[in-house]
Amino acid sequence: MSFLKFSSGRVRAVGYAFKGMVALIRREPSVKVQVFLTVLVIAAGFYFEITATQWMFQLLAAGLVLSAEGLNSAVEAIADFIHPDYHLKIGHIKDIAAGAVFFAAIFSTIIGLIIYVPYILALFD
Ligand SMILES: Nc1ncnc2c1ncn2[C@@H]1O[C@H](COP(=O)(O)OP(=O)(O)OP(=O)(O)O)[C@@H](O)[C@H]1O
Repeated sequence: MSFLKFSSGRVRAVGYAFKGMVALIRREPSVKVQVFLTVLVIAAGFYFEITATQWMFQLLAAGLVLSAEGLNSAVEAIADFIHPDYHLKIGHIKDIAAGAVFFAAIFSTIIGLIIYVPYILALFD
């Protein structure tokens, strides 16, 4: 395969991925909520002037939750497509996919608390 063909294939793949990211933000309510929360903590980061290390942890946590939420939406879409009717297995599959998001959300919340509780307490000093 020529380098040009390989490169154009990769560029096209990035285009599809970007299309998927836009679709997630526009169509998935849970992703919309996470995007809103991400914007909120970014604003908080600027307001409290958090450190570079804190920015890295915050952005990593936000990216992890958004990514997990997106994959959860994909699992839900596959489940609904292959079996639109009620089925215990489908319920279990959706529950564990949502559980994966919950893991990311719990640890991201803890990171958020570690970063912001000291700044918030300092406001009352
Ligand atoms: N086809 C099904 N068969 C059995 N249980 C289902 C089925 N669809 C949904 N459920 C149950 O309902 C829960 C919610 O499913 P749903 O597809 O509505 O996801 P959701 O959490 O509302 O999605 P979102 O993350 O977009 O808010 C699942 O976790 C599962 O327990």
